[in-house]
Amino acid sequence: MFGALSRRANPTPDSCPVLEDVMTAEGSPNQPVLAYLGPEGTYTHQAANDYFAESVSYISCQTIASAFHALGGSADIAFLPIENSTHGAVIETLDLLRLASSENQFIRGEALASISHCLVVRKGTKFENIQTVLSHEQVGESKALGQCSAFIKDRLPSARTVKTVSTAAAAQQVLRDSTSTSAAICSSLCTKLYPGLALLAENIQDAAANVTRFIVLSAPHATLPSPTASGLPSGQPQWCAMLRITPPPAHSLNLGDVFGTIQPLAIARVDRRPSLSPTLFQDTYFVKVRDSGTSTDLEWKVAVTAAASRVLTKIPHGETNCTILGIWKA
Ligand SMILES: O=C(O)C(=O)C[C@]1(C(=O)O)C=C[C@@H](O)C=C1
Repeated sequence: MFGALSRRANPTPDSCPVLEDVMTAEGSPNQPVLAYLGPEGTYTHQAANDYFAESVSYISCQTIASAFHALGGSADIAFLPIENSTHGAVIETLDLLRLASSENQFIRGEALASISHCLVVRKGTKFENIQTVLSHEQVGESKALGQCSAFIKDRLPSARTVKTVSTAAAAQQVLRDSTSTSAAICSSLCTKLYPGLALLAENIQDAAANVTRFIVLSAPHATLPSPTASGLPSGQPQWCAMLRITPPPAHSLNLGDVFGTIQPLAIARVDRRPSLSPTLFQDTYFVKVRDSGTSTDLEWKVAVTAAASRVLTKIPHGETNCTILGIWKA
């Protein structure tokens, strides 16, 4: 993994719609191009590398949104974090999924990766010098229940916390801090990728078991390389699907009726975000369903399509929207 992660090859593709956001590209020509939240050394980068290894080329994007929007332009695949076992949903990804067109941005797979956070400083910086802690908001934002909030509270109670777009972006910022008073919360890999950084503490996350789930998006019929390692529990893979449902506002219907129409498909998870409609308090639900039996590929597609059309026919018309946002095996 480290070999692939530290290598840089082909340049940024000219066709990239978010050219200014794309920082590096690595891999060989003619491979599918995968966009991820960069810079190099983010957990997303490592998880994507574990999943596809050297079978894709990698482009680093400055934000989760630019990785998502690269799909259908400079990238064939986007690899995005969607939920963390201690901090919950990755809101930015859910908000982008509200816009996903099932033509270009379809969920094709998922992966789990263990997250082990470290406190990283410029070489020579001591614990007592740290005045600012930088990281991704999932990790260290003191207002939110960040993944390391207990560590920050106990060990660096007077440090200011600053949100960065990613953990590796925090590492880069610390490297540039000539005052040597800042620290980043990121992976240990960043100290290998960015010489000049040193580890001050390891495994500083609140919960010993800290796992993030990632989704793999592409056009629905694009041929994707088989995953090398997904981090998912071994055993019989199950069919999954994601339905994006925007019913009328919850005060005018029983949500149980909406979810009831999906049965007999098993509901594995529901996330909710405000819909983008002008109707007040109309929400969009992301409903992950899974097969409780052993359907074939075709049987599962038929079952998911039937569930989506039941939502549309049984829930009051006009204001209801239901889209299949992905079908995959996990
Ligand atoms: O900042 C990174 O390193 C990321 O890959 C992003 C991200 C996230 O958005 O959840 C991914 C995994 C960890 O949970 C922390 C941060």
